[in-house]
Amino acid sequence: PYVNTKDILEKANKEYYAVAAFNINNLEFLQAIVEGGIEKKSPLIIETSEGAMKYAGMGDPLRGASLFVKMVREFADSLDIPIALHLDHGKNFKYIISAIKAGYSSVMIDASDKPLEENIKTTKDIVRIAHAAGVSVEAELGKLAGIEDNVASSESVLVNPDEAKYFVEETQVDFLAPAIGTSHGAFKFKGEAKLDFDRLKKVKELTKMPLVLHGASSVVQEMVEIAENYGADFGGSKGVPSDILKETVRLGINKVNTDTDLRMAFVAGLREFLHNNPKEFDPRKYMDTAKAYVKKVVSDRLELLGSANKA
Ligand SMILES: O=C(COP(=O)(O)O)NO
Ligand SMILES: [Ca+2]
Ligand code: NA
Ligand SMILES: [Zn+2]
Repeated sequence: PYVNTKDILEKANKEYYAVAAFNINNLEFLQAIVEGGIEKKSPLIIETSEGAMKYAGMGDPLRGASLFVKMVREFADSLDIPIALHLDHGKNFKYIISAIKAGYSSVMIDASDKPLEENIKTTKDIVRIAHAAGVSVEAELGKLAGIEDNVASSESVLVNPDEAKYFVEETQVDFLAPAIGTSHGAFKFKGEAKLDFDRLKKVKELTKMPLVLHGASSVVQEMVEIAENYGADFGGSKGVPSDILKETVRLGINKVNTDTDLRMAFVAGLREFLHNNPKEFDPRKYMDTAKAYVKKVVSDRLELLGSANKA
């Protein structure tokens, strides 16, 4: 069934597991993610960025939002696993309202680059509108390093746990993304991978609410090797190691945003297939390996996060 993200996350919060939120831009990634969810009997959160809405809608975000709602609902309404659709990194009022209007389960208002009081004000505005429409809301505190939402934010500003408690009380958001040292993309750490578990623990104690980890891809070595075998150059790529990811779930992370790992799996499969099948031009064939690798990464992640058999 098509459900509200909050329902999925409240259950995960109670039982201390996490649900992956997988980004999509097209049909093939959605198919692969859904196949993984069916195999693992796991709830799924499908999420799209504002860029994905524009891409799918060929420039028209409302058309893109409505297309994604129709695609996801088509799968969700016909399956036993709960599936939600979430707007990731909402920053542009028009896009956020388009997602709500189109029927998204939840929206993120990302005003984390603004001073606290401004982040609170903006978030409160969105919460008022979204809640009136039965849509749940995610917000972010602190800044991820690396490329965040197309804007290179060089320094990462880690969450202040006391601020987090004040923020959620003031805004009434449904789930919160505390920055604890991750960043988006495939180049997360220069040296050793390290997250601020202490801050995460404090945020959980103070808020007791479902928490979100952004920049949570692991950069799966197996996929890096296949892709590089067939011409990719992912030198220097490094993600969140599985044991560190598991620790964040033990400490209270309940939604784990995963985009990069699926992108790398897809391109690994595509490169491998095209290299080995020079005569093929049927898209149902040449994207087959790509989809199979995405499904594999999805299935492994659902298992790792503890959401398998929680549908
Ligand atoms: O935070 C993410 C995705 O992070 P990754 O690049 O680590 O997949 N989306 O909002
Ligand atoms: Ca942000
Ligand atoms: Na999000
Ligand atoms: Zn993110």
